[in-house]
Amino acid sequence: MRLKISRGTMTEKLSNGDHQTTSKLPPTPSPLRNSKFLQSNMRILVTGGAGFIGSHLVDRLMENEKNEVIVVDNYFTGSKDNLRRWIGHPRFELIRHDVTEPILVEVDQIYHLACPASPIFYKHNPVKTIKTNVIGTLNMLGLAKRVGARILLTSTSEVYGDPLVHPQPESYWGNVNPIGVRSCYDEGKRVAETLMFDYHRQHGIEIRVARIFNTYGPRMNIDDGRVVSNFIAQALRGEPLTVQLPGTQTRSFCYVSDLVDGLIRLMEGENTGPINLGNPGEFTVLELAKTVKELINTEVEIKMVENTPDDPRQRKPDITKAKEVLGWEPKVKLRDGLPLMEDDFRSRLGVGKQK
Ligand SMILES: NC(=O)c1ccc[n+]([C@@H]2O[C@H](COP(=O)([O-])OP(=O)(O)OC[C@H]3O[C@@H](n4cnc5c(N)ncnc54)[C@H](O)[C@@H]3O)[C@@H](O)[C@H]2O)c1
Ligand SMILES: O=C(O)[C@H]1O[C@H](OP(=O)(O)OP(=O)(O)OC[C@H]2O[C@@H](n3ccc(=O)[nH]c3=O)[C@H](O)[C@@H]2O)[C@H](O)[C@@H](O)[C@@H]1O
Repeated sequence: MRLKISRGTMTEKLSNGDHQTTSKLPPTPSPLRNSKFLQSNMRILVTGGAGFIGSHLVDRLMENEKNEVIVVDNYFTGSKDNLRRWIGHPRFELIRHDVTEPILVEVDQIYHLACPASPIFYKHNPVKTIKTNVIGTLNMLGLAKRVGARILLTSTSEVYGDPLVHPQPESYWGNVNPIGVRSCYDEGKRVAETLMFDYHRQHGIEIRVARIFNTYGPRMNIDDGRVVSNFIAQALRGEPLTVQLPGTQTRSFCYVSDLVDGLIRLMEGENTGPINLGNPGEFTVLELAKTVKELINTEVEIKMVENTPDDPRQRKPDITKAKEVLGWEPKVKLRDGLPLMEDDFRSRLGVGKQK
């Protein structure tokens, strides 16, 4: 009868009741081999990891001591500053690289975030935005195929365009202008989603697709141009809050820690997606301006200004699927998240709180 197997030996009970130890199993691997091949360490690539969402994701991944994290970023809208606390850490690597060029790194998972996200940045060089979405995603899928990694794409609620269905479930195909000034981003992300599913069907790649709705929080670029960062920076500088006409357009704002939790659950779960990740609390842009004014600076005026073409008139995620499949729903309400972002903006702008 076999009693115990340990460290390459096997102990058997003989018929006379004695125990006999034999060494039939292979010897114990050297400590080096043990750490290289037998531990359940996960090597994770985060493209766009120096950006707003990416750097918060890196923080969460690095908290798990079994993870090694590699960030690839070209610093177009991101900054090394966002990753300051990890630079020099033995489980962390930072590589300046543009995802429109191929790269080979041995990894188990890829979070593919690299892409400018604010309209002012993605419209700045639209051809580059398309290349980043299409060639960048092709390169990351090629890498996933070669090294057998699971890959997650951060797609966007912008794939629903100016939606005619409200709130938006994942089954809605969207209402996107293919030749407008936002198309480099919207259509770019739609092609990126198509590539993900074609690689999955054709090559069996393990994919995950998140459709993220307007996310805000600390570390957003102060001059990022997106509405929450603009209003908070304007309120702290004592400048008018610029509400783009008509002001009745709606958005649903998700705090970044909730979003990162959803991304990790999606990556670790079994469902390919697409899955909406966002906070269903819906506000008009004018309501957002009034809330920022009330919470941060009651003295500032609200100024109506011109809008840009194709601005979606309403947006709110249907998160039924995320609740069912990931057991996920956001916890931070807008009124609780804005003050957390205010503290970060105050310290970066050097504006103290008035007593
Ligand atoms: N924040 C949101 O509300 C939101 C909503 C929907 C989807 N997303 C998606 O989430 C991802 C991250 O968005 P974010 O808000 O953190 O934006 P961000 O601009 O702060 O981060 C994007 C990062 O990608 C890097 N990058 C851009 N082009 C690159 C390239 N060619 N090669 C390598 N790196 C490149 C930038 O330097 C930056 O660090 C994007 O894919 C975006 O489309 C964000
Ligand atoms: O969540 C998403 O899927 C997408 O949201 C954003 O797109 P958008 O909603 O247009 O983001 P903002 O630029 O923050 O604009 C939101 C609304 O606020 C308005 N706005 C913006 C800035 C401003 O100063 N004032 C203002 O009223 C805009 O007209 C728009 O109606 C970005 O495109 C992406 O970050 C992201 O993929």
